Amino acid sequence: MAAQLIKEWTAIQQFPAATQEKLVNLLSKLKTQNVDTLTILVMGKGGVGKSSTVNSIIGERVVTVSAFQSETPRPVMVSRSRLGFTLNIIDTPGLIEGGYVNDQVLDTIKSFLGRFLMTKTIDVLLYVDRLDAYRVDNLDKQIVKAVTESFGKDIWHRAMIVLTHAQLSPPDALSYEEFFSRRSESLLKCVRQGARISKKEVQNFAIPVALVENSGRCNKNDNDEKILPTGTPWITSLVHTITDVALNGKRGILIDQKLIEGPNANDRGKLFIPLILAFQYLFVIKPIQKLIKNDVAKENKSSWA
Ligand SMILES: Nc1nc2c(ncn2[C@@H]2O[C@H](COP(=O)(O)OP(=O)(O)OP(=O)(O)O)[C@@H](O)[C@H]2O)c(=O)[nH]1
Repeated sequence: MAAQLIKEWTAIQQFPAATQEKLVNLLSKLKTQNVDTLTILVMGKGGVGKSSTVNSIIGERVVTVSAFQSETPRPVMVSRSRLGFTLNIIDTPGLIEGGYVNDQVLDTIKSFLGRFLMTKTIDVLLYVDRLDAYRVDNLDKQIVKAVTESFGKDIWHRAMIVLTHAQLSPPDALSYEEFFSRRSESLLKCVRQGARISKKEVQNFAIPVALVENSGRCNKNDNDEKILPTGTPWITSLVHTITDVALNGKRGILIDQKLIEGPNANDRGKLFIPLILAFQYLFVIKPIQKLIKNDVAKENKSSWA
């Protein structure tokens, strides 16, 4: 494979000085911990703001965003380097199609990752959804389940939830903090259920939640930094949380043959097919054959005796 061209992260200079300074500090912090490359995988449903978030982190429009159609037909990796540090972000297509988890997308993501066999780890998973949604349903659980089946439960050791559309006014006289806490708690519960993280394991899988507002109309503070309704500058806060996850002491997910060729969510049941067939033969077909034989034997006697 040809050596990959990694561009200098010049767009960092587009950020306000205060943001730039904090970002450079975070990169230095990673470097002091001997982390000089970070590979971030971005996944979630379609249209939740994955690509917009990638653009916001890099500081330029590196991936296409559309309000009307699914715009990420296949995974794309954007790489930037700064001060000897390399940031790779992999944007992926939405995981839902026609109301179901699209297993083909998961397979496409895996075969894309196959290009980096034994050369990269998934250091952080950004699981993206919207803050301004009010329900978590079974489909959300199915997505988490499918991601877990495809990438292994350990992926959640290096995961964080990112909630976009963070500039909202909560309904029903709820405070912003309360709304955020309810939404994140219901999503975290869904992740725990979908990934089968038991109560005992919860401490071991501390999954942080970060807020993002990609809109150009996002409020700013006096330093010109984009802020959340709470006043927190969210880009540096997001990168701070990403750094925390990268340094949380858990192992990154090595992109190896096992990960690439590992089971797809829908392949799981295939293991049981021979067992089901054997069960059917022994406990359904065989007894029926026996009953028919007995019946025929009895019938012969009574009719022709
Ligand atoms: N107001 C607001 N709009 C956003 C935000 N993030 C994304 N959008 C809008 O939501 C729409 C979808 O955003 P994308 O970034 O393309 O979403 P995606 O998850 O990458 O979508 P797919 O490529 O279909 O998977 C676009 O119109 C964005 O401008 C946000 O934080 N706030």
